[in-house]
Amino acid sequence: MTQDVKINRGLKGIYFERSGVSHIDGAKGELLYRGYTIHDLAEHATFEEVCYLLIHGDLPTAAQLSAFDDQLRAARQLPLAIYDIIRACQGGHPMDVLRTAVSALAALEPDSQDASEEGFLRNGLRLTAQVPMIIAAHEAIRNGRDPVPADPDLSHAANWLWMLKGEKPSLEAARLADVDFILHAEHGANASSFAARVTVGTEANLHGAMVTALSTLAGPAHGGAAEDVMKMVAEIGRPDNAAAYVKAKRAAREPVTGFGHRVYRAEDPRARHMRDGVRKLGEEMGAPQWYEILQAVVEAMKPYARHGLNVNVDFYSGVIYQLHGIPMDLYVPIFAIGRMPGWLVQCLEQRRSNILIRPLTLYNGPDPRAYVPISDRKSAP
Ligand SMILES: CC(=O)SCCNC(=O)CCNC(=O)[C@H](O)C(C)(C)COP(=O)(O)OP(=O)(O)OC[C@H]1O[C@@H](n2cnc3c(N)ncnc32)[C@H](O)[C@@H]1OP(=O)(O)O
Ligand SMILES: O=C([O-])CC(=O)C(=O)O
Repeated sequence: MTQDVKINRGLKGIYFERSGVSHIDGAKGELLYRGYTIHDLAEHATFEEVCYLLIHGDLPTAAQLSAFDDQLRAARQLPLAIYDIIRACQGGHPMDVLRTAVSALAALEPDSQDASEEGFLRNGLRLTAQVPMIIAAHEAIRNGRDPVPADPDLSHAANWLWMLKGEKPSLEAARLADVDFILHAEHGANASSFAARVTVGTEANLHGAMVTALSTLAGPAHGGAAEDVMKMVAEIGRPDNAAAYVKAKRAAREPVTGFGHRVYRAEDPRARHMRDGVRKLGEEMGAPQWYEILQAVVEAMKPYARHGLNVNVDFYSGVIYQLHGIPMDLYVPIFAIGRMPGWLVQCLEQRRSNILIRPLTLYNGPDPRAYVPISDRKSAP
């Protein structure tokens, strides 16, 4: 029954749609959001500006940004039942708790079923404000503290750190979180955005698509890599152990986490900003060893760079979070905070020219055969 057709496993190199949001040049290692290079945005923009850019297509004027920011700050509210749900599953991985809370919000928000363009926008912005609240509330509750109420005077990034730690962040810490969110905000048809598009393709609501996206982001081959990099760095322990670690991984044909990418063959352009952050922060905090271990791993992986194996965005981010004293299991949820506008805009694009996403699998099972009554069946050899 098999036919001679080409199978594109993992949809490698397949264009399935057009998109006006981000452009990735994997060979050159370039990333543009709506035509702006990621480097300019990381150096000059704020996360709120980038959200506006991604969602509305152009950078905002001061008045547009102010109105958008007001909307985002006003949305920093959670139904009380969400805190009960977080309490009930406080021992779970923060990504599971986040996904469960977002799913519960679908049942608690009166307009979650509104799958119109306006409904997607309203629910998407609200969720962008709520996701950091859920993560911070869970972190407080599992440590026996009361959740810290959102501060409407703070930016998105500063308010996240405030809710997480219960103390006002320094300007530098808030800016580092802001840049982290900008770098993670959008990345074309990555696995979680693609999964969200599949959900929207069935005309499901936005909360459902976000639950799909969160589930997909959590895996170690995608957003979970930052957590694994930190575990790897801890296991390596000292820069001079890095070469032996890499050699053993390569010999076992296991991936060195934080390296490799489906699209980039050159270095992931986002990594540069994280690398600078780790180096500076490590020096400032008198903990340069983490950066040194990471660079020793990069050195040991150099022979493979010519095969297109370079660091990705997650290689450096874990150590930044570690230096900020953030628990490892919050690294993926932090990625999700940054990715919210990317998921939203991918869902909006999908919705605007919607089509059911339904590829084919080529059957390679048994040939047609007769049904055997249970009394006549023999166990398989
Ligand atoms: C935000 C993000 O999602 S970025 C990605 C985060 N994930 C990670 O860092 C996890 C580690 N990386 C990986 O597992 C992979 O590179 C992925 C899943 C990201 C991409 O995988 P794919 O596009 O399917 O590449 P694929 O697995 O086919 O790799 C191609 C070759 O490079 C090798 N390779 C890929 N990644 C790595 C790695 N991290 N370490 C060592 N070798 C690797 C593969 O073994 C394969 O070699 P082969 O052709 O000799 O068999
Ligand atoms: O694009 C991808 O495949 C993964 C990635 O880097 C991201 O989602 O940021």
